[in-house]
Amino acid sequence: MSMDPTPISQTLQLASPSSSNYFHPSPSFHNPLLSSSSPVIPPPGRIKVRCMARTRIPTPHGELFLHLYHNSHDQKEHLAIVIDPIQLDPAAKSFAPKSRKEIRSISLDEKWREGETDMERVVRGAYVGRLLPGGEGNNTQPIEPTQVGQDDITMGIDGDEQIGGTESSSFAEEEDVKPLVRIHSECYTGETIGSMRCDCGEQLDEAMRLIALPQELSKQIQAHLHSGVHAHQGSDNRQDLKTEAFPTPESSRAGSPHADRATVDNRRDVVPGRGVVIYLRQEGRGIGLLEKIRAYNLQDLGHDTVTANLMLGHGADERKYDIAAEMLRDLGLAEGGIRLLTNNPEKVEGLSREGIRIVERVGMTPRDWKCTTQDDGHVHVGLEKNNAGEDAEKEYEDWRTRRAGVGLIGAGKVKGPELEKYLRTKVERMGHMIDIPEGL
Ligand SMILES: Nc1nc2c(ncn2[C@@H]2O[C@H](COP(=O)(O)OP(=O)(O)OP(=O)(O)O)[C@@H](O)[C@H]2O)c(=O)[nH]1
Repeated sequence: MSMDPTPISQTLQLASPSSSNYFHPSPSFHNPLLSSSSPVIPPPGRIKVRCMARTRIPTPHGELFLHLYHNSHDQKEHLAIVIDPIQLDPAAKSFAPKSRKEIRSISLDEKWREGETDMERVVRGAYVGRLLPGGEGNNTQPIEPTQVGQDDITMGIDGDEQIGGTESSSFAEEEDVKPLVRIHSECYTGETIGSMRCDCGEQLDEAMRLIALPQELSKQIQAHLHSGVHAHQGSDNRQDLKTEAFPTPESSRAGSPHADRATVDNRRDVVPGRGVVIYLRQEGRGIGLLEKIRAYNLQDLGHDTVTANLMLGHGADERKYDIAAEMLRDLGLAEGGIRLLTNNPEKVEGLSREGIRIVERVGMTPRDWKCTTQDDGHVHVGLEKNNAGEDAEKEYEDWRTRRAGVGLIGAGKVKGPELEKYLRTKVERMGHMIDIPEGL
């Protein structure tokens, strides 16, 4: 691939969609990505989405791919945060079942126009492998567009990269944990300035952490894998490596007491975590930031979050999940089954209605409800550390509260009376499926 910047920059500028929304071009703007026969305004009916670009982002929870989408319904730039370590880490790939497919955008990878160059494809993120800071010598190749849309996408240039899985039996497809998906709604106040009126920043951080966590295969799958019946299907690599454990993003982060956990544990049948946060730009449960700010002032006059919305002439929740469903479909996650990370029954119903197969709902417990300090001064931590000794609990608590977080200033947990009221209202008035701890 040529790296001479002069001709490349000319081509890239020509091909750049940056001054327009793909589905909503301004009248004076000629989008060179669209051939004259391409429909600019799609026909009414199902919402269309297109991933315009993706890039690798290193985070405290590991590396991920950020995808930016345009859609035919609104002009917002909705995002998909894809955590899929097999795309970036050979060790992760060796621990994952061979049947596992990479989470890739069909619309990003397909051919956009006649004569598009490898450089154009790489710059928008339609490549396999990883780009390394520093330019030349990257072990990255643009993906062959002609292969896209098929079940197994095989990359052509050097002939040995596979995007799709190779196993096709029903067991092979089921021998993996399903991707964990969170549909997250934008919350400027909670995510950017650390508001303790809600737990949105914490939830974004926690969702990314949970998705990146390695997962243990179900007992049923383990039984199959160890019975020998399916020894040829995906498990052989892991069985060769069973005395090691797949390192977690947390374990490789400096300062974590889990730093040596990967070598201490002797876990088997643990596979890399994977999944997606669909980040929807529907701020304030769909009413926008301006209206949410006005609603907060009503809340300061004593009204709860639902009543405040109603007083302003809005619904309690105006969000929709049709665009999210199309983004999941574009990422190949509509039919294979996902685990959905939410307490909100409307998200489960909304996505199911749009044809997304949800095999499990995974609840989200606020950190303040999960990590509570009792009168005796001991930290009682749920889920991850319930078998640990006191010292480990204390160490975990110290680490948890001081670590860098994503999407939440100060990291750790949010707490306070306003948050308690907010969470209680969601449970009592909006039907969110989570138990309020006793004593609150
Ligand atoms: N209108 C309004 N929106 C709020 C308020 N607090 C947070 N939000 C918005 O609510 C959205 C998050 O929705 P939640 O109801 O907290 O949670 P959820 O995403 O439906 O449910 P989970 O999936 O269980 O987390 C974000 O868009 C926030 O900006 C508020 O007091 N009023």
